Amino acid sequence: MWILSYQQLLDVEQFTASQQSTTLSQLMERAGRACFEVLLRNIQPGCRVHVFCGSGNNGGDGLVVARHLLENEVPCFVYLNADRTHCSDLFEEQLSLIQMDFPKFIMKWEDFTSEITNSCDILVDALLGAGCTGPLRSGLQEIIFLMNQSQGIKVSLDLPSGLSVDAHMSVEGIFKAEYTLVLGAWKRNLLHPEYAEYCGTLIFVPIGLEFPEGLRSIYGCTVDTESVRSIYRSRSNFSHKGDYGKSFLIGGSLSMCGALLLAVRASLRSGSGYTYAVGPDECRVVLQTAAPEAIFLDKDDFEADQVHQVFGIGPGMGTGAESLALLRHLLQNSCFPVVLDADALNLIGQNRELMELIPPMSILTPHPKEFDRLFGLHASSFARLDTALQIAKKNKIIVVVKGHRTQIVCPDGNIYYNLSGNAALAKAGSGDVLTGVITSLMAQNYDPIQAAVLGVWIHGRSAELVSLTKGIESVVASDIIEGLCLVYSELNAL
Ligand SMILES: NC(=O)C1=CN([C@@H]2O[C@H](COP(=O)(O)OP(=O)(O)OC[C@H]3O[C@@H](n4cnc5c(N)ncnc54)[C@H](OP(=O)(O)O)[C@@H]3O)[C@@H](O)[C@H]2O)[C@@H](O)CC1
Ligand SMILES: Nc1ncnc2c1ncn2[C@@H]1O[C@H](COP(=O)(O)OP(=O)(O)O)[C@@H](O)[C@H]1O
Ligand SMILES: [K+]
Repeated sequence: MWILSYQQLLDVEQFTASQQSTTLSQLMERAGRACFEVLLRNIQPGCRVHVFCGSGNNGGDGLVVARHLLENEVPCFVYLNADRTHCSDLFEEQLSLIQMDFPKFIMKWEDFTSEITNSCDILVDALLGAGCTGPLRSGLQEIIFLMNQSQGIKVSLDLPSGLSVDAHMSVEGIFKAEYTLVLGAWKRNLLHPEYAEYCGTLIFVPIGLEFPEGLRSIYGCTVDTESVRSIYRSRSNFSHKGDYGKSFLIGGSLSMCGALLLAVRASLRSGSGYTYAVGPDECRVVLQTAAPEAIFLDKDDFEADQVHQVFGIGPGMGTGAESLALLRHLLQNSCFPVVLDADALNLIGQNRELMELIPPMSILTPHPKEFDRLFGLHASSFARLDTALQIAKKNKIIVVVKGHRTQIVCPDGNIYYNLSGNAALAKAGSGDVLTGVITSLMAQNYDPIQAAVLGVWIHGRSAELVSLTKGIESVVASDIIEGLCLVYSELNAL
């Protein structure tokens, strides 16, 4: 799904209304109703809900939520700005509806005192949404300050108030949500770590928006089940191992056989017809014992003509002279795009001329530290993304900027934000697994962008599924490999 600018959100809203022969007012009703349903499913009987409304359409959504809560006899109080000189028409319309039936529940922001903050069970923040421009004004700082003091559960509609859709901004004074109900379309600032602590858990609430054909966004798009379904190819029963390619994982060293092993085992579980482990002789016994399905090749016996294969290189490889020579040889001679991770990236960071040897459409998978080692220190995830975009375009490569919302940055300028995955992956070895998955998909002839997008999504989804039974803290990289079976079962059932 495209990640939209504010203007695009307004256009999509209009487009949806005209396509569905509906009105913007009905769209607001739909949005508010959908949020009410999420709330109702999650609140305990008797909970007191306080809804804080601004004067724009975000406030209008808040009024719809409040009206439905009151109609369902959930104790609810609505707070509004006393100054109503700048209200949107849709807000006015919603206000007259709720005032008609529930006038005694409507209050002014000033009525929300510190005594009341202590008695709130749930606070719904509908002060500002996508229309937020610049630093907080119009008395919003004071009310948000009080709201942030409350012990109640804090839920924002669409965005935490004070956070813009896409502009860089100071986070001073903005609402600190524990949950954000994202209405109908993703907004870029919700997906970056800088604002994560203000957005809390993101819950996407579909409201049936329709996107015009040909719509594009400079911010890119999200990877979700639908996009994955369009990439994934199921297997024919008449197929054989020769149909699914050979994946070569290169790495390992005396103290880090495990990194190569993880990549190899991940490749074995990701579908390539053959998986080869290429490492130093010291890794032979470990590899052959722990991954008997893989074929071990001593890196010293690795033939020059074997460059006609799909390689994932780097996990546990070390950055010594031999590794550098092997990497240089592969980059110079490889006929296909390669997957570069870990020490391969560190070697390129130390020997910048190697950048120019990387075959087109190769995939680099740096975590933020590796990224900065390669391309210099960056002050923010936004700055990193800008650099990734420039490099991807200039060198015609794919940069997978790893993190909670991993971004897959492509030579055509498109950016894919992955939405799967959780903190179970915040453990050494997770990246090696990703390298194995992506290399295996490339060996199966997925084009490199598809392999990167699908691989990153599968990897994250595996973490989500195994965490259900193992608990986030206990999951180790080997569990992520085992979890691939669950993900492929899901994909086969789609
Ligand atoms: N798009 C869709 O598909 C759908 C969108 N929907 C909903 O619409 C929401 C967007 O509504 P929106 O456009 O009315 O903007 P909104 O966030 O209410 O803010 C505007 C008001 O805030 C004010 N204001 C601005 N910045 C400020 C600041 N820093 N500090 C203080 N005040 C500030 C601004 O004042 P002004 O700039 O005029 O002085 C104006 O009064 C969206 O988030 C979603 O909830 C759904 O209903 C249906 C589908
Ligand atoms: N909190 C998180 N949420 C989602 N994914 C995460 C999180 N932390 C780490 N990951 C993912 O786990 C992997 C870690 O890679 P990396 O740091 O290279 O691990 P290693 O080098 O130890 O194998 C990346 O794919 C990253 O996106
Ligand atoms: K809000």
